Amino acid sequence: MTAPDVVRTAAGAAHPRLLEFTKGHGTQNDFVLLDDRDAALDLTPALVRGLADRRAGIGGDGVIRVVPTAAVPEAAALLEREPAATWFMDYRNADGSVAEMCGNGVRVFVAYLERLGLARAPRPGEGPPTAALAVGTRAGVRYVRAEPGGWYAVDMGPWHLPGGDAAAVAGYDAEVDVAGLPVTRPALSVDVGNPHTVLALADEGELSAADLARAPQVQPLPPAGTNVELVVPLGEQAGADGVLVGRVRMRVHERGVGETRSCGTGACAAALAVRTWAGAGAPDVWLVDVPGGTVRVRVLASGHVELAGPAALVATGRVDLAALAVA
Ligand SMILES: N[C@@H](CCC[C@H](N)C(=O)O)C(=O)O
Repeated sequence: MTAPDVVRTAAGAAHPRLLEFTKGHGTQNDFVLLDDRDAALDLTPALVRGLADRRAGIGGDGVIRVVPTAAVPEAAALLEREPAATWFMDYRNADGSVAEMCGNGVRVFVAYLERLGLARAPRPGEGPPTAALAVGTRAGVRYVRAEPGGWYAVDMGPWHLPGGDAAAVAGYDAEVDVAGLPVTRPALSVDVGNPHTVLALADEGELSAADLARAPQVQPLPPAGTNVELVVPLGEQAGADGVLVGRVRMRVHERGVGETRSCGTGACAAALAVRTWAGAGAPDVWLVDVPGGTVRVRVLASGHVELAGPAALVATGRVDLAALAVA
């Protein structure tokens, strides 16, 4: 007997058995990308887990679905404010949970839109300086420009410290216990569309000693959980243009995934926390070194934060849904 050409999900939706995918990454934060321009895919948590599984599936820190914003009921208000946000980044963590935002993912999403011929981010010198591609996300609209060298710069929108002024003054509003480190550390909560908790370590020896195979214990734990960034500030230096640039090294434990080799929103949160701790006169531009590479974070006068970095599409193929463990 031959296998059927369609498979049914638990919800009863029928899918072609062979699902096309693309694999991409941003500083080695890796994703399975799906073209669902017809909004026909029933992307269940089980299907996400199956695709993201590094042994029994394709493997990735997350799954990203391209879908028309108009087909996403929760994005109706977003489209009213920004009709140009035609395409929506439906982001899922490897454990099947939904996340509001992914900073590395949005760059890879745009590279994928360009590969599919669905949209294009303006190149340097194209259109007015403010020209940008609008992308719908659960955290709001994000605006993306291409930079030289295959990088993309993304206006990641407004950020805030959930602990308010008191946390900014004290420098912390939480405590984190990290396996492998001797004492519990103070930490600062930062919201960049999704939740982060950032703690500073004394040096790179401590950063390597941290065991992120186990989830750090955060007190108090935000109701929706949190991503945790471990940072070591590396100092500040004036760039060729005279602008002061700060540098930090970071490791991350992502909500819904575990340790990853990079996290774009995490890099923004890390830079914002270190800048808060440094006080007046601290740089607005930060380079964040992660195990998978380096990204640039810029704190904008508008109250937004910008993230820039590379995006790579490395493979395409078809996955056999009948063979994928989606239970
Ligand atoms: N890796 C992403 C963040 C993905 C979502 C995160 N795990 C969450 O649950 O908030 C990034 O590059 O920002």
